[in-house]
Amino acid sequence: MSVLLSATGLGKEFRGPRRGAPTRVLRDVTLSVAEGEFVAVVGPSGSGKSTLLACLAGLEPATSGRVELAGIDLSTLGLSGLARHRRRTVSVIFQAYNLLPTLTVRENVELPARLAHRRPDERDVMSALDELGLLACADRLPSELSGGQQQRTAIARAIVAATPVLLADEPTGALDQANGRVVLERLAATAGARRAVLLVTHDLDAAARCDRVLVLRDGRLVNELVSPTSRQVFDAVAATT
Ligand SMILES: Nc1ncnc2c1ncn2[C@@H]1O[C@H](COP(=O)(O)OP(=O)(O)OP(=O)(O)O)[C@@H](O)[C@H]1O
Repeated sequence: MSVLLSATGLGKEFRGPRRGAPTRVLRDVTLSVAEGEFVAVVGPSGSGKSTLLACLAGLEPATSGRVELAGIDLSTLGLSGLARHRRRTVSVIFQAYNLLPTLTVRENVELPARLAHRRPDERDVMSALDELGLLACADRLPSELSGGQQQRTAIARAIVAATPVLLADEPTGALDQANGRVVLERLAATAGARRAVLLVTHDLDAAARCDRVLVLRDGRLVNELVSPTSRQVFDAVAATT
């Protein structure tokens, strides 16, 4: 199966506003996600999960090493080339949802297709809204939604965008158990449709639904579990603290 997303020796440092040592957040991270795979990244708070996701999405440049998205080394692209490549290849479900406040739920979900100059597929849009329990709020603005509804709108948008790679930061964070289950099933189905799905999560049951779980500690990948149980994920995370 073809690899859709990879990092090789990825390092990331942030420079503070003043002089002094930079903060090293990621160290020598090497991973790959093939089409059809559903992969989780877990680890303690501050271990670098969101930063890893931002580097994999091309939103943060790597300080060292390489990220390849759909076969292209992101460091070889200029700003506009990177924006174009990202639009075609990756959708991100952000922790903060990043919905456009002046667009309705339906318009937010249709936005990636419109930005790519495609007509949104109405059947896909409606079926995603239906499955995620959003039909009744399709014409509402994000400010008129609960946190969980906003999160599900962001998930519907990423699913409908149908890019080869989908990255999700805590996609079940604001959801109750039933909605969380629906979202995980939808993400698993998305991977099943030969896309690559990588999620960052503190939800160990969600991680246990994935094909593989990568464990991050202090910016390094320290463990990899294949089809683990929730207990195995719990033990692997506990071993990092
Ligand atoms: N833009 C930035 N500038 C400086 N430091 C940053 C920046 N972004 C993240 N960091 C630092 O990098 C470290 C890792 O942060 P990150 O958000 O990636 O961790 P995380 O594992 O996702 O945490 P959580 O589970 O709490 O969301 C933290 O110490 C954080 O303060």
